[in-house]
Amino acid sequence: MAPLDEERMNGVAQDPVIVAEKLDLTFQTNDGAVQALRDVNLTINKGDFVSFIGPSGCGKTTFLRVAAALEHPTGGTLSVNGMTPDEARQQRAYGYVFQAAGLYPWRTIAKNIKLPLEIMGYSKESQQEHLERVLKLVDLEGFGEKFPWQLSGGMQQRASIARALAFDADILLMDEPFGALDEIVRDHLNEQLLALWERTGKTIGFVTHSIPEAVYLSTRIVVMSPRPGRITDVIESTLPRERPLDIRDTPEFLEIAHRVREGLRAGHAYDD
Ligand SMILES: Nc1ncnc2c1ncn2[C@@H]1O[C@H](COP(=O)(O)OP(=O)(O)OP(=O)(O)O)[C@@H](O)[C@H]1O
Repeated sequence: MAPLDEERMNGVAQDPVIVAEKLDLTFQTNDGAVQALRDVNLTINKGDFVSFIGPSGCGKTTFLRVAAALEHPTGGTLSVNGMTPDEARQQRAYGYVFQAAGLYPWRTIAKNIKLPLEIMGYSKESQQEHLERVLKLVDLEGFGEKFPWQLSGGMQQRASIARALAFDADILLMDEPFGALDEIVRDHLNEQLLALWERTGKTIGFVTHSIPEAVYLSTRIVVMSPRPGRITDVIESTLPRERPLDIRDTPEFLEIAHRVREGLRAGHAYDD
């Protein structure tokens, strides 16, 4: 193995992808100012799978939206691949998966996935190539000609992930993509997402309300607390990259889950 690869495997050489420094975002509302993010400092490195967990209103979605240039900070900075979020957006540095699949019901799955490529002016052949590749990645080969309503909720969410992957972005930002799905489907998608992350080496930012989901998926778990929205703990996972679902019964997994729960409590996240 080349020394550089070895360093990477050992986590020594790290390539920052998303860097937030003293990030603030205050919304002005009719009821006064809302501090959605206060003094957020975080570095997400290449190939990291970082989950954001915390109760409603702690700024998880706002953080992803700032990274995707859908909101702009009122203080501090956030960079994506060394660029401003607006520049990164223009260069299609990331794909974004929303809470609801958000597929157009009048377009087939294939046409939904091709839409961003059409807009970006990809040739017809190139669109088809990308389509076939991403359908395979999310295990939806053969479903391209179906309409969204012909697919289960889990399959629709996979199609929406395929759309976000279509233009080969190295970064995937996912806002509670599996929140509305039942637990069995969710388990299955968690496994598939992890396999996809392994295969593609993408950098993933993932919002969730679920402690087991965060622990199962992540290399790092960012615990947040509301009013003002801030980071209260960042937990490095000690789990191996290879994670069968039953890893959730191991003492190591339960120990990390316990630490996340403690972090949420310490931030007065849940009143229990
Ligand atoms: N466009 C906006 N205008 C005003 N306030 C906003 C806006 N977007 C978010 N907020 C407020 O900012 C705070 C953080 O919201 P955000 O959606 O980031 O939280 P969250 O942790 O993702 O919550 P949830 O788990 O419910 O999705 C909340 O108090 C929310 O009401």
